[in-house]
Amino acid sequence: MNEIYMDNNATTKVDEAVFKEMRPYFCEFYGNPSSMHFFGGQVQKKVDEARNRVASLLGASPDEIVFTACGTESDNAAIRSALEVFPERRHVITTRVEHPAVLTLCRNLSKRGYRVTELNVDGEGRLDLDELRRAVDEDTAIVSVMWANNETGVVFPIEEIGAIVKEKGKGAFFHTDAVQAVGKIPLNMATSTVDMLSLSGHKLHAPKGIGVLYLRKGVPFRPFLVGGHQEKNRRAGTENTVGIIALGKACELAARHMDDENTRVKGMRDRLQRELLSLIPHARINGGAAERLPNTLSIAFEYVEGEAILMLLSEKGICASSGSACTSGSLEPSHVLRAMGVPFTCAHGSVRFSLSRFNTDQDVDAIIRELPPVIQRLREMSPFGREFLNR
Ligand SMILES: Cc1ncc(COP(=O)(O)O)c(C=O)c1O
Repeated sequence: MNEIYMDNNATTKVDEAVFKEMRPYFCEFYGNPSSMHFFGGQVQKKVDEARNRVASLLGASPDEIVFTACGTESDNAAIRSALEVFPERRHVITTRVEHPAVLTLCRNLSKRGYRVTELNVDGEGRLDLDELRRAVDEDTAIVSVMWANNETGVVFPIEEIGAIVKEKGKGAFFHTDAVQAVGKIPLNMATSTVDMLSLSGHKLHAPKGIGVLYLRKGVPFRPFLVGGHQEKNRRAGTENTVGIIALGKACELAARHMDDENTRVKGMRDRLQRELLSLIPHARINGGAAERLPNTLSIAFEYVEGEAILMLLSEKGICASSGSACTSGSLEPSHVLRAMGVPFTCAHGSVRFSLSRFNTDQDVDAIIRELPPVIQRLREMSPFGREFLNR
């Protein structure tokens, strides 16, 4: 079965050009970049090139790039560092819709006596900047707000948020989890208010297991992993050279293709959205009125179960994901949709399609063809759905 992969916010295909770039560094050029000999030196050169490529995509300087193992590590490193730099400050600000990489850490911190403010969002997933303005105080060590949401694609006004942190925060750090934003929308650290930023290779066609923490020059930092002197003492551990080289290439490709590819991807996403809304009654877009990533469509179908939709789509070779997480046998709607106040009957029937440059118009056609009968069938099977259809 030929798969139609529309789950790119979960992970992406490694681009063939990326794989080609990393491949020789497994068996041929496998030296350790820290070695004195030529064999390590040639890998070091390639790692330097990758660092330049990542920096260039972000509008950063190569010295500001710290390679990590994943987005989760970068998020943890940023927040933990801020708390060590400011041991007297006990307040952390984040949002209710963060990825667990940030939210779980913040909730653990609140159990350890930190004051954690989780900012609310409105029904479209947008932040209330006045709430942020009221929350930031001299006790705030760090504000961590994602650039774009993984479930809905809603993009937050990062520079406006950063300006508030800088104005009211008395030196508080500003971190953004940009795992879903990098490669999809242009970012420029040269003119940004961001102090620290996380990204993850596997969301932009590099392999899993490589991430970056962007660390603005001059921002004090306490490393999460200590040991050797790698990454200028900011992240110990022998470098994942193949991952770094791959990420460098992925960033170069993203920089080169961002404009044209994202216009094409957005065109496909918008057509999918338009057609599904016109073909399926009682469907709504989660975050539809907010600014969104060009590739993400989170759509709710009333009176159906998201997991059931996904299973039936999967039988037809279509890979998407739901907004629900299964907890202890009960299907809880996702924390993001709950924070947005999406009604229970919609939150349960939410499906996320996330596209990439590898999707085609035929993929979109297939979903437009297959999904409406799936929803119809599930509504007919469900007692709530039947009642609703008979209304
Ligand atoms: C917004 C966001 N932050 C962090 C992560 C975690 O990244 P990683 O899988 O590289 O740890 C993800 C991955 O889904 C994400 O979407």
